[in-house]
Amino acid sequence: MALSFSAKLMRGVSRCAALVTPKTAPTSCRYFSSAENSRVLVNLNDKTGVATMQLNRPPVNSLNLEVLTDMTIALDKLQTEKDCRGMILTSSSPGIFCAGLDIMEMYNPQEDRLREFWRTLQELWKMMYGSRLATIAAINGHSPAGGCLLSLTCDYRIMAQGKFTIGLNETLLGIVAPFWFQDTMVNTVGHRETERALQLGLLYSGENALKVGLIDELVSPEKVMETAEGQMQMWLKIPDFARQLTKEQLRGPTVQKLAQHQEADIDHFVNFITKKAIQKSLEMYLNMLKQKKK
Ligand SMILES: CCCCCCCCCCC/C=C/C(=O)SCCNC(=O)CCNC(=O)[C@H](O)C(C)(C)COP(=O)(O)OP(=O)(O)OC[C@H]1O[C@@H](n2cnc3c(N)ncnc32)[C@H](O)[C@@H]1OP(=O)(O)O
Repeated sequence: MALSFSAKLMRGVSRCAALVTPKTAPTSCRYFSSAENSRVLVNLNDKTGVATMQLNRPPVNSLNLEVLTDMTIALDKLQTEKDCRGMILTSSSPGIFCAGLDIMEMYNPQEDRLREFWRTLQELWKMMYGSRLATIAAINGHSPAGGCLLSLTCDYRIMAQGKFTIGLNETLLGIVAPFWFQDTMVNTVGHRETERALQLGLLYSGENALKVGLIDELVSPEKVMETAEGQMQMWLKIPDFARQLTKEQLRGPTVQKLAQHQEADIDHFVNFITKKAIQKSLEMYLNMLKQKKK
């Protein structure tokens, strides 16, 4: 019998439930996952109640089924820690926050895995967007497509200055950002800017992202984490209950919309991605990424 998503989550939680506390760790800092080969590195500072989640899938932190699953499990675990109040999402590879979804999950896919991949992304998005935690994205590098989406699920975005770009560029790959990607963008930058950005597949520079409100702050790369930590202190001055209810009122309807159409959205995704023309577009885009190096 197929396991429900929450059953799979519980199985995953029990598999990685042991908290690892390396001898060298400060006593206030608990590591949920610190092994260098973990795809997601998570630690919780018991003094501040702030967790840090680092994407750790070099070279570009592209999101495959395993990374999405690990993130979901880690977030679920943090949210059940009653003393955890905030989370900073960042990357262990300065220069790349996240290259978005792993295109290899969508190219020549096996249908069962493709369905599971999309469902896991949906679940992660719902958890992140509706999280009881105050969440801040410390965007320390490029953040296209799914990377931009991840940062948009946070309550506040701080990006590193430099040549990095951010945006929902799906149309450049010949694919379409689904309604819940679009909703998240509309809720952040407004309808008109979303129309322009998504149709053109705009990748914004940090300066332009700041102008349209896609990010909240642009700071030098070495200041990204300390700015995130400083900002988090402000968010945590607000009583949790009041902040969480306010967030729920503002974001709940958007989360509910996906929850109500989740199965249909998976069917749409699978039908769309497995079309010959879409597979051709993905192949061309992958070749373009490889050619770029030569
Ligand atoms: C009716 C409507 C129905 C709607 C149905 C739904 C439709 C589908 C919706 C799907 C939504 C998709 C969301 C996505 O996130 S798609 C992914 C988009 N991502 C990108 O476009 C980013 C691509 N990558 C880059 O631009 C650069 O890699 C980057 C700027 C991030 C870093 O550049 P850098 O020069 O540092 O690194 P390289 O380009 O050399 O990359 C290193 C290797 O990594 C591979 N790579 C990069 N990105 C990806 C990726 N996203 N997935 C898989 N692999 C990736 C790259 O090819 C290099 O590989 P090799 O070393 O083997 O050459």
